[in-house]
Amino acid sequence: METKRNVYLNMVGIQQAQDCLFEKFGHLETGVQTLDVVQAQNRVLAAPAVAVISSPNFHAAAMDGVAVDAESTFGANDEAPKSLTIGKTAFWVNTGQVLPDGTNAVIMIEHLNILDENTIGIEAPAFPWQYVRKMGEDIVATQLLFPRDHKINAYAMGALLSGGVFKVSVRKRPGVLIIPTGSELKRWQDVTPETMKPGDVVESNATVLTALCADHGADATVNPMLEDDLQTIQAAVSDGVDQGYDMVMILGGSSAGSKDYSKPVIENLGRIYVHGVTMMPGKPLMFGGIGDTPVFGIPGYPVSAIVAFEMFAGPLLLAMQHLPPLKQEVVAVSPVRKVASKLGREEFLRVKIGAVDGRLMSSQLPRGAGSITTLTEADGIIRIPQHVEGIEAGKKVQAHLLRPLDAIENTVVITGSHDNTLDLLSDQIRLEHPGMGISSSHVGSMGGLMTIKKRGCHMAGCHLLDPDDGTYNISYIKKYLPDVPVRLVNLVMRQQGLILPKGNPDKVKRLSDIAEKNVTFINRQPGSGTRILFDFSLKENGLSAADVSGYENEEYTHMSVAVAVLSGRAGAGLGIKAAALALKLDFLPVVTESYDLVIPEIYYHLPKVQALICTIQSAEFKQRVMALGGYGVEQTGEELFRSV
Ligand SMILES: Nc1nc2c(c(=O)[nH]1)N[C@H]1C(S)=C(S)[C@@H](COP(=O)(O)OP(=O)(O)OC[C@H]3O[C@@H](n4cnc5c(N)ncnc54)[C@H](O)[C@@H]3O)O[C@H]1N2
Ligand code: MOO
Repeated sequence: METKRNVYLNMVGIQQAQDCLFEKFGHLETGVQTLDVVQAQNRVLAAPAVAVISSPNFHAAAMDGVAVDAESTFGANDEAPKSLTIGKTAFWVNTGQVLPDGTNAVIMIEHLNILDENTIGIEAPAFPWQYVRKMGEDIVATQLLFPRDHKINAYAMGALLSGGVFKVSVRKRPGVLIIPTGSELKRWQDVTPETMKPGDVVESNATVLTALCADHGADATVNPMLEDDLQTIQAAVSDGVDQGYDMVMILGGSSAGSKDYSKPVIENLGRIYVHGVTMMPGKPLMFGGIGDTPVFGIPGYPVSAIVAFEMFAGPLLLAMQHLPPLKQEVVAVSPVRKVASKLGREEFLRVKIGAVDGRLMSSQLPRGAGSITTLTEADGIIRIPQHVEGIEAGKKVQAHLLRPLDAIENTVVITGSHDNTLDLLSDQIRLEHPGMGISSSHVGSMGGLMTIKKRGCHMAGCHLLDPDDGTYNISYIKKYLPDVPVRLVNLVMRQQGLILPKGNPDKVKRLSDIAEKNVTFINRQPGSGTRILFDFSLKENGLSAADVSGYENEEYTHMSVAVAVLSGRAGAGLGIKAAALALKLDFLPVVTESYDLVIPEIYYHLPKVQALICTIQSAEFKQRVMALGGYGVEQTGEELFRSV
């Protein structure tokens, strides 16, 4: 029987929820175990580590040469050299060897005149203890090597072994039980792309959270996936608590759906402390306690699950082992465009960051919590406080970096129209110029030109048709970028046409058939070159927007237009042939157009931009483009126009 629908508890702020979590569970700490030092990387010392031997444990030669009593060398100079007798006043030593009794200095072999087998000459005195590593110079037995709570890194392992500490007492890694729930979930081992049915979802959160647990020093065990059933989930949670896991996480079922059981499970076995946090994503996060065990209800959407973990479960796992919080580099960035945000929720906005013109510029990625690529594509996260309604373009705000700054600085930022060859370019540039990368965001051709004007990108991908003379891009550059000297470099020629369902069921033969046969159309956003082309083509055919059903439905990329056709949401869309081919759809060519890069002169000579142009001009890139189908590379990499 299904339960009554859940009603959220009062939502609380992030800080309040964190305070509550630590008030209830902040006292928990994992037990102590003894480990060989060699096994103890990243562990936290539970007791101070004290050296039991000195290092070196004897006076050691620091150089290859002879060991001497320094006093016996005093007075030597180049006019009155001294000679020493091997075995009596001088003793051959190699670096690291014990200094023979009665000696206290080493003379380097380079400074010796070897007179015969038993005699050497020196032209300078040795100072006492020169080139000697004295006993205890590095570590003295009884010295404190590290206090408790020190995290053992690679260097520390070296110091411990050198100080004779071979075993250490460390905090145990917390054990976490992860219970994925949801009748729609499939194990990756059990599906293939062919066997996936609508409604099936590949389980991924357990893997992500297991890896995040490892990053936080914890060992996760993944319970077999459970159906949405109160009794089954409750039994698994109860068993986990009985088995002594330090933390239990129920994945999914945290919100208000009729099959969301995390809350009743925790309530039946213990107490809920928080359900609902004013953050986005991750809002329906909950946690409670069963006995002394913290139990989390982690929201099912992948990004929500990650945010919930990183804000709550992760910090608690670190604290249990006395590990310090993980630090992320924070930089000041300026959004290229105004960012809107909802009052009353702290938003974790995923952004791409580009180093353009000496500033770090951010452009926001889609906000969907179900979209893991909003995190994998992101260079950083801007946290927008709950009392802030949005961020003005150009205003400086803080972003937490997800990628090293130098990688961001080596990235060419391309904004504008979308084309599949940009993905290819992104891969090819890595091959030809390791360390370089491109980051492309899709705001349409006009959006690209406007971003150039605002100095928000290094180049813009454009395919803007001038209906008056059939040229591409040049008249728009003259009109919209009159004060910005730019170069126009061709990336590809490409076929644009109608993307149609496989087999062309509506028998569309020409563009006007869309209106005549009342085929539902999927459009592109205003300002995109494809939208301009479509409007132009309609006019050429004596048609208007009102004649096209679905004209108002918009997508942002060629691939999403193709997906709309594939899924049956639309019967036709205008887009590039490569997108139709990629999804095995039919394609009716309309025009061949020039897809070009508009590159401001001030960036053209940057090494990273030059690296990109070299890559575009390479034979391998052109071959890969041709293999996609629907493209021409006759002018690829050529400068078509310069407004200098
Ligand atoms: N009426 C309301 N509905 C929802 C609300 C709300 O306030 N009122 N909140 C939304 C928010 S915000 C979130 S976040 C989600 C959280 O949902 P649940 O925790 O209940 O998770 P599910 O419904 O089970 O799944 C959501 C989504 O994620 C997929 N999923 C779940 N587990 C996994 C997994 N282990 N690996 C991969 N993907 C997983 C699942 O298939 C669903 O697509 O609720 C909103 N609803
Ligand atoms: O928190 Mo839901 O957290 O917006 O996806």
